[in-house]
Amino acid sequence: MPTKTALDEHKESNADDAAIRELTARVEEAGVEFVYYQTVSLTGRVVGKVVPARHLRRNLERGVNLHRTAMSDLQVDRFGALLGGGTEAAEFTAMPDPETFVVLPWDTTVGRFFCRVYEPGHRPGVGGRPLATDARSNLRRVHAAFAEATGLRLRSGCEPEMTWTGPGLEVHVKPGSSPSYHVDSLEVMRPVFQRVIRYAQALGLDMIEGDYEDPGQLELNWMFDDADTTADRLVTYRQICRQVARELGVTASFMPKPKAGVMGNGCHHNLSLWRGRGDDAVNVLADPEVTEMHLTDMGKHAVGGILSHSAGMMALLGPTVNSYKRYWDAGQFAPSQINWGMDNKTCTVRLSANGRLECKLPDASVNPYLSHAALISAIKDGLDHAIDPGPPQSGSSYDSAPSKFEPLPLTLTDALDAFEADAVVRSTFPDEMADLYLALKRDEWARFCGHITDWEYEMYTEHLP
Ligand SMILES: NC(=O)CC[C@H](N)C(=O)O
Repeated sequence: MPTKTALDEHKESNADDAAIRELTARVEEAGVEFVYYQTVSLTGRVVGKVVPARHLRRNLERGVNLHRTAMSDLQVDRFGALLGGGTEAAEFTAMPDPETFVVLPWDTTVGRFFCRVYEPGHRPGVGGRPLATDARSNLRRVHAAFAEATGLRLRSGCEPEMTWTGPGLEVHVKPGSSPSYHVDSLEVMRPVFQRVIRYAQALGLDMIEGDYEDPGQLELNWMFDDADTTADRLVTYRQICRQVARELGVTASFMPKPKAGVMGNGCHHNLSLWRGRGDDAVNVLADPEVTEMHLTDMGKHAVGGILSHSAGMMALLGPTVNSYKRYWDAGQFAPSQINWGMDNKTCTVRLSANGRLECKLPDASVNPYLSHAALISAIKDGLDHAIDPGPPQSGSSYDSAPSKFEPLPLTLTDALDAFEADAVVRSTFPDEMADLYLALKRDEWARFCGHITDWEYEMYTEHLP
């Protein structure tokens, strides 16, 4: 896991001359005139700048200045105090990752890079200080340290669900019935999925399948990959959906639980651990000789790690006040207990295929750089200490006895307390990042608590309950 020293000594060169020449040629060939330099703030906002493409060489070598407020999720809390710092003038440096360059399929005059963010005046190289609150760079460091310690890399496939609303997207649901998996429901969504899949493919996501779940709810999946890459792709996917929504004049929502009584928008992470690279890599969670559902001992320890730290990770996997509503509405296939099971959709970890752990806690509002970093630290703890996950849950978790693990935190504030108390999960992040995250999220909780909801008004305006 990264230490202060690892941060100080972070050494990485940016684009070399060959990469610059190759990118310049691509930009010219595609007719790109403008380039977005983007990254993701701690709360998951995509932030960045646009620069005319003729400055590409300078931007690749020297980066782009990014105002402090962009990265610090600057907000004023309910007492008027500034959260997230950021009043000083000096700007951060956003260094583009050359391999992340793409041309936007909806307007090929625009290209895009993901960036790593550095402290003002710093750049990759000896002594170049990465910004401590840059979650994207942190995941890369955490993953690299894990790979160095174990010889393994985490691969992940994210399954974001989302709710589309707007003119033309209504489906007629008979009372007591469900529109799930109906091809008629998919037909209503055709203008949406056609554009999303086409754009996603053009942006390098290998789209594999999709379905219609609850009213307005669509899930479109793409092929799993190295966790760093999958995290970038989830961010890209959400950008694509927002673009499609703008084009069609509808709303694309990744809100975890837009409505009670229907399923929430989960973003299950399907995890596997690989030794080696490329086609020769082997998933150490699966035994190639066994065909029925099983897990290797390493796999069981990885599950043990995830379950022992589920409560501590929860504030990162379910990052909003609304995230927890997914868990209160039992029976909607969101887990209700910290347990695991063979192909059991009611568990926190479902063995979804041999050697593939589906962590069902994350929802569609997740910051994937935080969730994957936390999961790596939990898995490492499980492997280091051979944590036993106990027997798999058989049958529904909704009506069974509590599991041996801590209960799931059921509100954001409980989850923040559990995160603060979990030294393993917390130490995955530089202190500055963990502290800022806690401050931002505690303030989000306080603002929610100060708000009078419709439910309260209906309950208490005339009568007592
Ligand atoms: N297909 C499913 O497993 C549904 C998952 C559910 N929508 C969730 O909130 O996690």
